[in-house]
Amino acid sequence: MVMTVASPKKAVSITEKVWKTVYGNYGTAAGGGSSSSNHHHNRNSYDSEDDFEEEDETTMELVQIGANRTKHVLILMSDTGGGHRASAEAIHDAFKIEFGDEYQIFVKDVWKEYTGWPLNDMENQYKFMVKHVQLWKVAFHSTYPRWVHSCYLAAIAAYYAKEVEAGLMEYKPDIIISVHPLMQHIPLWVLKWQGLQKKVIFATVITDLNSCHPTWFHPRVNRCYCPSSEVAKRALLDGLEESQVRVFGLPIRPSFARAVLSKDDLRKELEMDPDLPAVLLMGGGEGMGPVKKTAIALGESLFDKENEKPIGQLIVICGRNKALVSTLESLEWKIPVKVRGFQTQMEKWMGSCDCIITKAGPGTIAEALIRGLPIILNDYIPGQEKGNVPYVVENGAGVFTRSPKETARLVAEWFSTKTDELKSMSKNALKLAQPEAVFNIVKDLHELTCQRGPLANIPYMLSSSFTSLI
Ligand SMILES: CCCCC/C=C\C/C=C\CCCCCCCC(=O)OC[C@H](CO[C@@H]1O[C@H](CO)[C@H](O)[C@H](O)[C@H]1O)OC(=O)CCCCCCC/C=C\C/C=C\CCCCC
Ligand SMILES: O=c1ccn([C@@H]2O[C@H](COP(=O)(O)OP(=O)(O)O)[C@@H](O)[C@H]2O)c(=O)[nH]1
Repeated sequence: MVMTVASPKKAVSITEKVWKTVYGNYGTAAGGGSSSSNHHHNRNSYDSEDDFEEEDETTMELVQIGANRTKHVLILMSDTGGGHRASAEAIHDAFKIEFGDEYQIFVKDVWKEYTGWPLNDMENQYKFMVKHVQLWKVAFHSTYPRWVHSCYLAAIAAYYAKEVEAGLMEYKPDIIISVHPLMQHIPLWVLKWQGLQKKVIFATVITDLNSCHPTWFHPRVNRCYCPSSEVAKRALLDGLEESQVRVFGLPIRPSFARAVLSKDDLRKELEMDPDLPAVLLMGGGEGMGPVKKTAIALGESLFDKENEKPIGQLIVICGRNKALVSTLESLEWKIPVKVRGFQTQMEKWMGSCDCIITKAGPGTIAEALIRGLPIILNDYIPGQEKGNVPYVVENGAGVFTRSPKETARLVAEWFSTKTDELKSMSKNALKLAQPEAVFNIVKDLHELTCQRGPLANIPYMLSSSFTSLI
């Protein structure tokens, strides 16, 4: 069906009337809440955002209802750790690969861009809390009961509702995807206030493999994508229906899943030793955990004192931890060592190594499994990362030890006397890998979009008003 919407003047005045019934007198769709306009200049600050084309509300446009117009996908994330952004980028890339220009995708930290303190500084507060690990433990566990976290989030909503509303509405999303535990409640309230629940698909993509916080589970989502059956069980226990839950795996950037990488070529490209086995040492996006002590211990254990030659090489990726980069660069090494800050092509570093040492970050674990890397977990953040340890260890894909010396001893054995153990762990890792997860997620969302009734194709400004009147 193709429908033409009225002449400009008439359309604007009708829209304004309907608009007032939704917003009262405080603003328009594009302008949003009173303070939103202050934030508009920020909206291009994210690298992964597509070009945003402002719609000119005053020019007459032919709106084709039911025709294949570009759909907008808004992905909500926050840089608390590196995993949420990595998953958001994975979904972005998979949409592009599968559906090209059918979808326009925006990756946004709505808190940072549209709210004020303390929400716009979550990254630093989170960093502070996980450094003082007891503080994080208390915050994580004390906010477990639904009434506790709902009260906190309702308080935030009362304070910043209009700003968040403006932030969400600016992108006129057809689909909202949250990849963060604190981005269900408020966006869903906003959709409810706007009467947009029937038009906009809301999906949660959980990025924790096991012991996740209950803020991930919201009964009003259209889909809740769980990375493992353990998480799906928790979702069902927490009140979600089976029809809402799908288990595809944790979304990993397609460059991991689709690229065909030869280890020899990668080593050449990365200027690594072509023959020595390599261990990759990292600590998530922030370079957390006992990275320095472990690097020093490996420097010793991977050096054969009798023959005075190295038995392995070490790659240390420090993420955003610049202090760690300079400390490690200032040390002298007896084995080949490469120290790097934040890397954008992790698939290459993982593809060139033979095993990995990391804290129990779900993103790094899922990526390492795809590359078939045996994993030594040397730390975990209490709460959400605790359950990742048994996930890896009980499936035979790695081991857990907090001791840097023990870690270094294990790697030296894997590279000398216990190469079979390394091989069998690598096989187990590959069995757990789910490289297709991100594609299954976007395909399922696409199907869901296609199943939506005609309401989904009504122009955004009108449909929010119509549905709120239904
Ligand atoms: C009686 C004592 C009360 C103590 C609590 C006091 C105040 C609340 C303060 C903080 C709330 C803590 C939130 C707890 C829920 C967190 C849910 C969760 O799983 O969060 C994890 C994410 C980080 O993502 C994870 O990163 C990992 C790696 O680093 C890994 O990748 C994993 O996969 C990821 O899931 O944590 C956050 O994003 C939390 C940020 C918290 C920042 C504090 C901001 C303080 C601002 C406002 C405080 C008010 C309310 C907060 C909302 C609380 C609702 C539960
Ligand atoms: O230099 C780096 C360091 C890390 N990462 C990515 O950051 C994510 C880290 O997520 P994880 O869940 O492991 O831990 P977090 O950083 O959230 O604590 C993974 O996708 C890593 O590949 C990256 O792209 N470049």
